Amino acid sequence: MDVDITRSRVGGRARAPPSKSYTHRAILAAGYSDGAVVADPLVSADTRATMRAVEAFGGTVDRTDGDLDVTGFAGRPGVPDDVIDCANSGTTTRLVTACAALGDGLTVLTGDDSLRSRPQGPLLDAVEQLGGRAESTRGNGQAPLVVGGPIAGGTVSIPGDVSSQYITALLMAGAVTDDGIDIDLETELKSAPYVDITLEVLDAFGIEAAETTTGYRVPGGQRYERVDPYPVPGDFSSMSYLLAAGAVAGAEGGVVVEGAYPSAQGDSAIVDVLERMGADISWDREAGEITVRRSDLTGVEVDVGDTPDLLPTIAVLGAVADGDTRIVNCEHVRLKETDRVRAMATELETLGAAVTEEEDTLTIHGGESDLRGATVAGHDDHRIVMSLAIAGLVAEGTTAVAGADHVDVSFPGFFDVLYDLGAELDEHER
Ligand SMILES: O=C(O)C1=C[C@@H](OP(=O)(O)O)[C@@H](O)[C@H](O)C1
Ligand SMILES: C=C(OP(=O)(O)O)C(=O)O
Repeated sequence: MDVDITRSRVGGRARAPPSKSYTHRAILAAGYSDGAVVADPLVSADTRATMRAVEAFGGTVDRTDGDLDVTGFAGRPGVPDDVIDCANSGTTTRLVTACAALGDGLTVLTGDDSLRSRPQGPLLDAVEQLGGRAESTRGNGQAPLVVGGPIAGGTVSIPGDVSSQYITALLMAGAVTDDGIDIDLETELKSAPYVDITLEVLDAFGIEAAETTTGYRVPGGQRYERVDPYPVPGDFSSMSYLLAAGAVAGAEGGVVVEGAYPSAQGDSAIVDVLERMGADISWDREAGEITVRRSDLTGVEVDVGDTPDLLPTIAVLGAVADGDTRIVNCEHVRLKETDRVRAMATELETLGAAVTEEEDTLTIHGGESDLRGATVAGHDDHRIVMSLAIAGLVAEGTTAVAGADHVDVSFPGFFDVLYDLGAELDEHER
């Protein structure tokens, strides 16, 4: 499926989908428990992969009245009957790898082309340090993976600058080991707020875990409690596209995004980024509403060390803003569904923006008048597709984005929401 977006204004109210990160963790935490109800979950391609994994380990996941009723495997994952297909989801792959290391047998994990190109080596190494078996079938640190245990816990040393999901995975699994897991970080931790989300979810399920002077520690011998219901907050990464749409193409009255309650999500930093760029934006935290109106934006410097998923959105904002937008500390953003630094540089150039790409910095030399509609590649990556769609709202003429169906990974219905806000768009088969 492709989508054609014609320059248009957007306005009105929209609700962002529930958080992907919280949903993954809540489903798996429910799996680690006897059972739990995940209320208002994100049901998307990625979270369905985590549901499949919980079922593969012996749990069940039923959708009732929009909630997920999960029966868990009570800390003892069974040996799956079949390979676990993690599809496009890095979070599923990492979180399930550590869970598989608790099993008394082997689990095989694989996924799509993109997933099978992403780095798993440091997590496999961590599982081996704990006495488990963890192999990449091709010996290149990428899926397909073969993982088994049972591990009893211990101390691991792991880099923090590849993926915070390794830390999340070890904390979630470590709670039900005999000895717990001490994680020593070999480098500074990137994407750190995602570990804060993990600690928040673990706490809600009655699991103790904490930051230490050298990393993180989770004591062993714990039991995940039954939580009913566990409510999932709105997703700020998904909101970033709606907020950006309001800032660059808002009609009179602007765009109001609902479901924006404060949580541990680092990506709520998008509000601050827009403010610094000069957007007319206000966040009513009590009401959970963010209102943004179209304004002239100015380039700023943004460090995305904590917020990698905001890079595509900020890159588009930078292309519309006057002056340079420097996105720094972004090397780890190259390790996502695609190399998002390269992908955004390439596609924004196709739309007429001037861009300088360095290993850990992306500079966009902005100016709205530069953007002209063109056919751009979505790189089979939901965030590239959604951010380019926002660029299409301001580019002269029509912008064709390939691979529009990939939004199902994190924001099913994204184009319906954009259309309802007034965007002129047409989804069609290639
Ligand atoms: O734990 C999570 O829910 C996530 C962590 C981040 O990945 P890294 O920790 O690999 O940077 C983020 O990019 C991803 O979309 C979701
Ligand atoms: C990188 C992402 O997710 P994951 O790592 O779970 O594939 C994302 O949603 O942008």
